[in-house]
Amino acid sequence: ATALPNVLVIWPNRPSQMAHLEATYKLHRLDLCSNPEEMIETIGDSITAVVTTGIKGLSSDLIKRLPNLKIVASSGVGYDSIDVALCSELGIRVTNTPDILTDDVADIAIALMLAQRRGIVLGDRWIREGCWAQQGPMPLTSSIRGKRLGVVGLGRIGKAIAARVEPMGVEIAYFGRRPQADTVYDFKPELIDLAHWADILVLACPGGEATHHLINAEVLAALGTNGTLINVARGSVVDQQALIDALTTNSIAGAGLDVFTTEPHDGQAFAGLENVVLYPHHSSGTIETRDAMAQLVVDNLEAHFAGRALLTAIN
Ligand SMILES: O=C(O)C(=O)[C@@H](O)[C@H](O)[C@H](O)CO
Repeated sequence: ATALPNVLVIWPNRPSQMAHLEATYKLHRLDLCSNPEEMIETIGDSITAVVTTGIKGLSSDLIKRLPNLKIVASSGVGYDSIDVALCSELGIRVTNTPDILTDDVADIAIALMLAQRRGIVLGDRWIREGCWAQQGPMPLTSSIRGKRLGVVGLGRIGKAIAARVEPMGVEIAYFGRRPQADTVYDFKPELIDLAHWADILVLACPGGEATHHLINAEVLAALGTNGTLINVARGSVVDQQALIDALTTNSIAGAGLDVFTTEPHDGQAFAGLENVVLYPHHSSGTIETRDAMAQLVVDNLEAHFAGRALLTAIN
């Protein structure tokens, strides 16, 4: 019998897909082993495929220690944590899981926007802590209707967010690398102009060098004291200390965050702030979507080993 391909698992897939992978390949679980160094030393040469996620990624160092690697199948749409340039150089294919998580991520962007601007978390606490009985109604919040939403990165997720707020009577404009032909929304070539114009600035752009600290103190100042920042992109897109300063000094009204600079610890940095709603990088975290993402990882691996075209290749 031909030997099963050796697959390195950096982070496991969903249970039923893992069962399929275990039955189909020789899995090496880096996530379960006590001495990763030793494991890579021992089996690195035999590895032809890697299973990982958009969060765990695959470092350049590790890629260099897998000389026979041919494919990296990642669960996630973002791939800023994978050195795709090095993979392309070495002829290693990389796949991600676009589209299937778009709706869930867009839903969380809307949920964070509503939670922050309509005081959902405060309202919940207002009742639990007896404030309603003791102090009466909670403070008034601000309507979404008639506000302006600035989208940074009008890709699949950015468009899904815009489509959700349009029926809420919100005006939409966007910033990105270039204006897009297939949209009616106004393109703002300068991010600072979009921040000035917007009441709500939502980040839906990729992570990585090109967008590192795109949102800095200047952009936050332009967003202003009535402005809200929503981040469902990557923590790296925001200068986090500048954001903490802006929230602490109320130079912006608030924020809704699903992603942080260093996860999972950085969320704590916001714990003492009332004007921010926090979510633990879980916008695609539904059973339906994670199962679909896991299945696409399985399908891409299967296509690779069968010599068929990959379903969702990045390179
Ligand atoms: O898709 C992305 O880019 C994400 O950030 C998330 O969906 C993670 O990949 C997912 O959380 C990994 O399990």
